[in-house]
This record gives sequence, C-alpha cells and structure tokens, in this order.
Amino acid sequence: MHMVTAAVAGASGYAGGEILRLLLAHPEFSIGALCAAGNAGSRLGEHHPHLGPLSDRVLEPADPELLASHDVVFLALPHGASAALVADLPDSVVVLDCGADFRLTDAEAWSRYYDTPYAGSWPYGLPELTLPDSTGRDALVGAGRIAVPGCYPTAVTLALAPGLAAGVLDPEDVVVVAASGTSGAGRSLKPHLLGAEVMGSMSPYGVGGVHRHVPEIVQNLSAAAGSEVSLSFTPVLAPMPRGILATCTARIRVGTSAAQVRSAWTRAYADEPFVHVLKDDRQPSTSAVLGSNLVLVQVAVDERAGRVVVTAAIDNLTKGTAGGAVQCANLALGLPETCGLPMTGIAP
Ligand SMILES: NC(=O)C1=CN([C@@H]2O[C@H](COP(=O)(O)OP(=O)(O)OC[C@H]3O[C@@H](n4cnc5c(N)ncnc54)[C@H](OP(=O)(O)O)[C@@H]3O)[C@@H](O)[C@H]2O)C=CC1
Ligand SMILES: CC(=O)N[C@@H](CCC(=O)OP(=O)(O)O)C(=O)O
Repeated sequence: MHMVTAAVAGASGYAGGEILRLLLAHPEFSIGALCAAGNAGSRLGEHHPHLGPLSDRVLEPADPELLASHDVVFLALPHGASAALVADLPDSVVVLDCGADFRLTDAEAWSRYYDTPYAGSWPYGLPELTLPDSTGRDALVGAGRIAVPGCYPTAVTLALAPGLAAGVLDPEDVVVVAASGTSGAGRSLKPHLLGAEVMGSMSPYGVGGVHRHVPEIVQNLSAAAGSEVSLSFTPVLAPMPRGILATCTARIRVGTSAAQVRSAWTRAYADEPFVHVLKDDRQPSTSAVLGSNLVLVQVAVDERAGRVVVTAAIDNLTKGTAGGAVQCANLALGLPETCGLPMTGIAP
C-alpha cells in the first residue's frame, strides 16, 4: 500500500500539534499540508517547537481544494468551522473532525448547548464504546467521515458504559465530577486561564448541567444503557497542562453482587488494547497516561452507599483527541487499530 497522505487543519493549535506528533511516529502516514487561519504564513516551529522535523514547514490557509488532494484530512478547528470546509471535500477523502460539529444526533440538543447551526451527525469515533450487543468500532471500519469525541465524553463514557450496557447500574442516577488540565481549553487567550488564575488552584466551571459535553455524554451512556440516562456532570479545571481524571458514580441495581459489577468492566475491556482495568485497589492517575493513548480504569463498589465508583484517567490531547482521531483513521483505512499509537505513558 502507498503511504497515506494526511493534511491537518488547525495545525498551530494544541490538538493539531498532537495529531502531528502522532503522525510523525506513524509508519503508514506521510504528512501533507499543514493549515491554520490567522497564523497561516508562519512556520510550524513557532507554535510547536517540540515537532522538530516539521519546524520549517509553512502553515497554509485551510483551503478545501488543498485539503482535497490528500487521502485523509484531520480537522482540529473551533466548533462551527468544520461544516463549511467539509462541504467542498469529495467523499473519497477520509475526514476526522476533532471538533464537536458532527457528534450529536439530536439537533435540538445541539442548539441548546452550541451557538452555531446544526451540521448533522457522523459515525461517532469511540471504538471501545460498549453497546448492548456490539461496540462503537462497528460504525467506524471503512467510514469516510468520523466525529471524534470530546475529551470529557471519552473518559466518562469509557468509565461507565460497560456497567450500563450490562444492566448492573441504574441509568437514572449517574453523577460525574471530572478534572481536566488546561490544554483542554485550547490555545486561544482566555482571561480565566492566565497562569496566575490557574497555577496552584482548582476550580469547578460549567456547573449545574450547563457544560456542552452533557448532551454528548448522555447520548453515549443512553446508547449503552438502552434507555435515557440522567446525568449530573461537573467539570473541574486542574493546574496541569494535560490529563483528565473522571470520578463517576452510579447506583448499583438491587441484588447485584460486587463480583458481577466488576466483571461487567473486565469482560467489556478484556480485548481492548488501550483500556486497562486496574487490578487490586490501584487507582488511575493522569501522570501514568501522559502522552499515551491509554485509558486507565478502576471499578470500586461502595457497599454502604449502594453505588459503584469508577475512576478513569486519559491524556485529553492523546486518547481524548488526537490519539482517538488516529485510532479512528486506522479503522477507517483498514490498518491495524493500534498502528503508530503510543501504548505507554511517560513516568515519573
Ligand atoms: N484541546 C483539547 O484537549 C481538545 C480539543 N478538541 C477539539 O479540537 C478542536 C481544536 O482544539 P484546540 O487545538 O484545543 O484549539 P486551539 O485553539 O489550540 O487551535 C485551533 C486551531 O484552529 C485554527 N483555526 C481557527 N479558526 C479557523 C478557521 N476558521 N479555519 C481554519 N482554521 C482555524 C487555529 O489557527 P490559528 O492559529 O491560525 O488561529 C488553530 O490552529 C476544537 O474543536 C476542540 O474542541 C477536542 C477534544 C479535546
Ligand atoms: C479544560 C477545558 O476547558 N476543557 C474543554 C473541553 C475540551 C474538549 O473536549 O473539547 P470539545 O471542545 O472538542 O468538545 C471545555 O471544558 O470546554
């Protein structure tokens, strides 16, 4: 097979930079056009000095004709910018959208949480999503368009879907608190994300069910459960560049043993290369998944509260965005799913 040519739109941003880091190590991809908006004309090294071999590459405007000359296009753009670009891309180009534009199947939910017009929905790029009789992978093999999940939805969905799909959890009482590193907010200047505001401090935001990942998580968990899930979701900003740690609890169905609960997760993830259910009482940490496509999960039963407590750690830029996108591109192209993806974190 010839090398797969890939263009990256949004190359100067955090997600675009991480996609390029992964593509540089991928044996089947060659890196084509690197596109940006206001930073078009500058060199990639100004934005991503860590991507040495690509330092002198000049960023170009994200022109559909240029993108269309590649086998694969990764879009890492702000919400609302993808639809106009893909309208002019032929079906033969495989497109992975890291933005939210094509993630939601419910137009009404989109308009409640986003301020751009509803663009439609594409196959959802979470291969390990546990559904009652299948996985999310089925929709992705050979797909031409894929909506890459948000970072919180990746962690929370992988934490809870096995228990909901197995029917051991009550879908009507799901509570999640998840902490994220600041790169999750992207690179553009945000006053509440200046160093002095973030360093040495943690703070919740989007409190009270208003965060735009609520409908995406509900969509995923409801598909796993086979019925509408009721979710309370609170994100927390943590003083670190990367990483998400999600703490997810749900009521265990009466009559379910602790062993039955845990086996829902060990069965679902037994053959998943990136998702590891931790043994004993070890807990996931964001440092252990840094730079990797791994998801570390622990499942504990709080017998007194009658609840499961599932903790999950990912790197928001790797499995939470760019790694997920490359994993989906592998599936779309018929390559081994793990091809080119980091299976280990960096420690200490
Ligand atoms: N950061 C994360 O952890 C995650 C991000 N995502 C999603 O990935 C996408 C990118 O996020 P992130 O990298 O963090 O954002 P950044 O703000 O860091 O980067 C945005 C990129 O998009 C480019 N851009 C902006 N507007 C346009 C436009 N109209 N046409 C073409 N290019 C444009 C910017 O170019 P320029 O520099 O020239 O302005 C820049 O390269 C978002 O949709 C985000 O929600 C998803 C999951 C997690
Ligand atoms: C820390 C932080 O600000 N995180 C982002 C989530 C980023 C993400 O996953 O992305 P999408 O925008 O692609 O949905 C937020 O809460 O908005």
